[in-house]
Amino acid sequence: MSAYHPLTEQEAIEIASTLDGFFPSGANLSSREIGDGNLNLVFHITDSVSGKSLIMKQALPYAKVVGESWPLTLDRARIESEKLLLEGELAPGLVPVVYKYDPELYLTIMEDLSDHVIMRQGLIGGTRYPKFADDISTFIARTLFFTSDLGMNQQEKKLQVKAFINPELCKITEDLIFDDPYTDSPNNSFDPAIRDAAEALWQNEQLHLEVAILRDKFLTNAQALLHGDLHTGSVFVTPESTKVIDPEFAYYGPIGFDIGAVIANLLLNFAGQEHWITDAGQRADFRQYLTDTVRDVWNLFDRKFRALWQEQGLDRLASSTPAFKDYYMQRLLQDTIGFAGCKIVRRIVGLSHVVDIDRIPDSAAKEKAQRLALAIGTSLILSNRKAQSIEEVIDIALSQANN
Ligand SMILES: Nc1ncnc2c1ncn2[C@@H]1O[C@H](COP(=O)(O)OP(=O)(O)O)[C@@H](O)[C@H]1O
Ligand SMILES: CSC[C@H]1O[C@H](OP(=O)(O)O)[C@H](O)[C@@H]1O
Repeated sequence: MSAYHPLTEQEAIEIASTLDGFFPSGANLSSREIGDGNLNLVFHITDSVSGKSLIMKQALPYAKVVGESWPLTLDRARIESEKLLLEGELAPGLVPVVYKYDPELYLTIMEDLSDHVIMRQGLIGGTRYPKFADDISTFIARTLFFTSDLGMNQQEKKLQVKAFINPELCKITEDLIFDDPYTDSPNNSFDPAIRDAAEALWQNEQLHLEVAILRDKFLTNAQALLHGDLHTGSVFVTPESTKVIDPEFAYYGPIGFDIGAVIANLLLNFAGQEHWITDAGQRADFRQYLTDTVRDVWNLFDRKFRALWQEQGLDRLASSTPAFKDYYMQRLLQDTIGFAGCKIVRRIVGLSHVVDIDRIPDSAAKEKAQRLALAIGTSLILSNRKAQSIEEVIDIALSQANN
């Protein structure tokens, strides 16, 4: 019989106390379930004697945000723990340390990052993170390059594709990001005040063409092992440190999907600043910080990925053909822009939103922020296949904000 069951706070303490050598004898453990995400239980275990602490994340057999009517594979916990371990090897210091994975309880025991803050919350508070662009570009360049056909043995890659087949979590993305927002789906959720803008998405055939092309890439382009859900709620930060969490959506997909997620969530915060910073001058300054970060993330990624390719590329023809490298990087930029647009649109009209915008208490400011986000998102989608430079993303964000 399976040992799996959702843990209580008390059971989490009992399991934590058996973790070899972690808590000293005489520890006085307490446990609190702190999960604020859409899917899983997260227990924070602390020892009041030594001050040591850890995190236990357990998958539920359904999507917590909806309830038991939406069953969801527990295998996502295996994928998350294996991906965290791999990320720890490829991008040391940029993910939490995994202490243990329990395959029967679908439970990952990991480093407590409570001395960091979730980046989305920090940005809402107007905090700047000077190391973020450098760290996240290292994370994406290294995790994506070394799992792609450019940077790993191509036979081993095929086996890794198999180990990270993640159909149920991919289906969530395929539906919530690449389908529902573009039709009158019962999964959608949006403010009645922007119904006209939602309906415009349902009727825009040019937009549907671009989203269908991007969806096709998500479905078929096994370019590298993605994080799969790299939004600012999946990044813990301090001004000096960056740690990426929550890779349960990992699978082999198009590289631009991860980079686009980062950029989309910076721009969602850009739109939300309609409310969070009331002084117009300070808001413009913070928006410039956000667009500078978008530019830095792409440019640093581009430089680091090309350097890895130059120094450690394994595919002979691809590595020795400069025009192919330029073609490949241009395609990544265009994919990044298209996926960023899709990830913005889904957070305004789809099932799952972001607090940068949803928590705006003033309804007029919220509507303005939602319309701005939709205008930026749709422009990015419509322009993705023509884009030549990351500057076009910044021009779109600034010109829509000044409209
Ligand atoms: N390693 C960690 N250290 C501290 N807090 C964490 C850690 N991992 C998760 N959390 C907390 O739990 C919340 C939900 O975690 P997350 O992995 O995003 O869950 P979900 O997969 O359900 O979205 C995070 O927003 C954060 O507050
Ligand atoms: C029904 S899952 C919706 C949404 O939740 C995931 O985010 P998170 O795990 O960070 O809460 C993912 O973005 C899914 O699209």
